[in-house]
Amino acid sequence: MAGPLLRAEALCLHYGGVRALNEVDVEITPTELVGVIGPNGAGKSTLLDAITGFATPTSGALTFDGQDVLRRRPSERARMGIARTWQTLQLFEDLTVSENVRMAVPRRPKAVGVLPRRGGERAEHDALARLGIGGLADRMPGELSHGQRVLVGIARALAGDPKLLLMDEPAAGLDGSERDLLGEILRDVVASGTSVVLVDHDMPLVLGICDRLYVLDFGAVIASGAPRQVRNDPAVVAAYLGADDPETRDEERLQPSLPTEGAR
Ligand SMILES: Nc1ncnc2c1ncn2[C@@H]1O[C@H](COP(=O)(O)OP(=O)(O)OP(=O)(O)O)[C@@H](O)[C@H]1O
Repeated sequence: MAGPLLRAEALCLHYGGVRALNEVDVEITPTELVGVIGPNGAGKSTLLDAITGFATPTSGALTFDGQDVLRRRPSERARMGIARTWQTLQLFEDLTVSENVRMAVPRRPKAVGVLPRRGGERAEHDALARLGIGGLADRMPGELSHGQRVLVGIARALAGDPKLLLMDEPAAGLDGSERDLLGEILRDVVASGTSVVLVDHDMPLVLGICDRLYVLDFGAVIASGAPRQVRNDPAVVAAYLGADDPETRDEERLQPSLPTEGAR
């Protein structure tokens, strides 16, 4: 495919008087892992919402796979190949892990609300196997650890074989080894042909695995480029990362928003 997989141009989105997105330009090329970072309230989740169609930009342009998708419904965008994981893991608690994943396999509009009978099983099996959690297929979400639930959420998003996977804070609440596993999984996902946009406050993860970064502050892109370049950008240091000197570094800004137990 010539050109970017996704292109957002001058995207603006207002919530009342709040400019959640302000003239945002973003490009994602095929098979690229792109991080989006910035302080709390910078507009990161809103950018994902605008791309998936869960929030409607006030102005701007959005193309995916060469097509204008700005006014398309979220379900249409999902069928075109845009998938998303959520900040709060929304699994169906009364369905098994495999049923949760099967629910996410795109189906024709007529079948909405009905578990697909054909095609879904293979896709759900592949998605669970890909993440090394095939053994959890018959378990209920309530029996899983937080780290396992994160993996089920990713399997669900991958079940439809998306071209673009948008992830909202998948590392929140993971321990070090779970975070390392997540990083390996995301690199594998990209290597197998899916582009990933990763929103997260976990800087070791984001700086370690992303090909490129966008930094948002007050709804605007204040920097973009390779992780090393962005890490040393004075505007980014001032707005988000803090100085390297531990005496002056603001730890709260480095890890500002791990959710509390009750929020997961
Ligand atoms: N549904 C909404 N209604 C009104 N204001 C909203 C809504 N969603 C987000 N906002 C506001 O838009 C701005 C951007 O919020 P957003 O959640 O996109 O930030 P974020 O960078 O994802 O933050 P965090 O890192 O805390 O998740 C914030 O000022 C937020 O309060």
